[in-house]
Amino acid sequence: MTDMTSDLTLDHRGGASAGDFIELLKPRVMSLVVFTGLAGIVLAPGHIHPFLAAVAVLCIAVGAGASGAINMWYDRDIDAVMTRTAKRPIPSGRVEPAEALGFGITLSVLSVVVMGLAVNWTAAALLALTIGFYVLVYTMWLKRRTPQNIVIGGAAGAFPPMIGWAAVTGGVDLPSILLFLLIFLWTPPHFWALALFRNGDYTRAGVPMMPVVAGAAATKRQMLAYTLVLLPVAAAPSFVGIAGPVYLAVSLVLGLMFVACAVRVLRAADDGPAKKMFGFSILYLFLLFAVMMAERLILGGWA
Ligand code: HEM
Ligand SMILES: CC(C)=CCC/C(C)=C/CC/C(C)=C/COP(=O)(O)OP(=O)(O)O
Repeated sequence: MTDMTSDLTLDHRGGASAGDFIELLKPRVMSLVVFTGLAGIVLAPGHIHPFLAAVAVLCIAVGAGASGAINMWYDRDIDAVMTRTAKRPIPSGRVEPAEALGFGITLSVLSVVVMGLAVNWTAAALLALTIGFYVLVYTMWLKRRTPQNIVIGGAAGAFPPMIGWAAVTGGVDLPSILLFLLIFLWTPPHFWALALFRNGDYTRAGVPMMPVVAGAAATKRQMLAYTLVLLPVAAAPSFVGIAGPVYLAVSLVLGLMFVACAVRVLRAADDGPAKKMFGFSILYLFLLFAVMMAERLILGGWA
């Protein structure tokens, strides 16, 4: 009996840790998602109590992480065969699938309800829509069916600034739609850069990502097209009252660098430029939102 108890204790120690549950929340990806949500709060006109702003950011973080956990529950079969994801908590057996699903659903509901009760129900509805879009539309419906999966499903990742904006204003306005559009157009070059050098993973898992279905050359041409369309859209915040001249200059310089990345990827025969472009895509989006917020906070409103 004593032996059994100690065995159970050992089993438990070898099982799920708090770190495994944190890993289910995809913290690295979601940190930038939350940052864009914070930007929505900072850029929106009007006032929100700093405590409520913090609650709104926390709800976006918890909701984003929760949807990541449900995604890991649903994708556990393909995650197990992809090198990049095989060591995740579910495929490696550290977390039971049902535990991850329960964890994800509980935190999703909690984040939406707290957002609604403490902040407002427009922000809560947008948060629920975002979670639903990532889990139902992207993960369950499109990801395994069409190479346009991340174009359409990518809308999920573009909603957070609108959620932040709605937390302050209670509504949806043109500037917040523009921030949505910026991330929406950024997502294909961001993700396809990774998909190009992880093509083996997606092919093995049978996921119809663009490079798997259309080939590398066609994917690279589309990436270039998206970076070119992104250039004026990323500059537009300076013309709708949420950013100023510093942001305009920065967005044009970074945008041209993003286009240059895409051109290098188009011409390359190896994976090097695609890896660089993936890294730059993250820096690009972080800097755009950081400069937008900094200019707003330091120099004041534009509207
Ligand atoms: C449907 C849209 C998107 C797809 C399919 C996608 C896909 C991916 C994938 C597969 C990775 C590698 C993750 C890993 O190795 O664990 C990644 C990394 C990353 N993504 Fe995205 N992404 C999307 C949207 C976004 C959005 C909207 C943001 C932020 C606003 C974002 C920020 C990041 C960051 C920061 C990383 C790097 C994480 C790290 O350093 O490990 N992604 N993305
Ligand atoms: C507020 C809120 C709910 C935000 C959600 C934001 C969101 C939808 C982010 C999507 C980014 C993401 C982790 C994509 C990964 O694709 P994948 O799942 O195919 O990648 P994987 O292969 O790494 O699992």
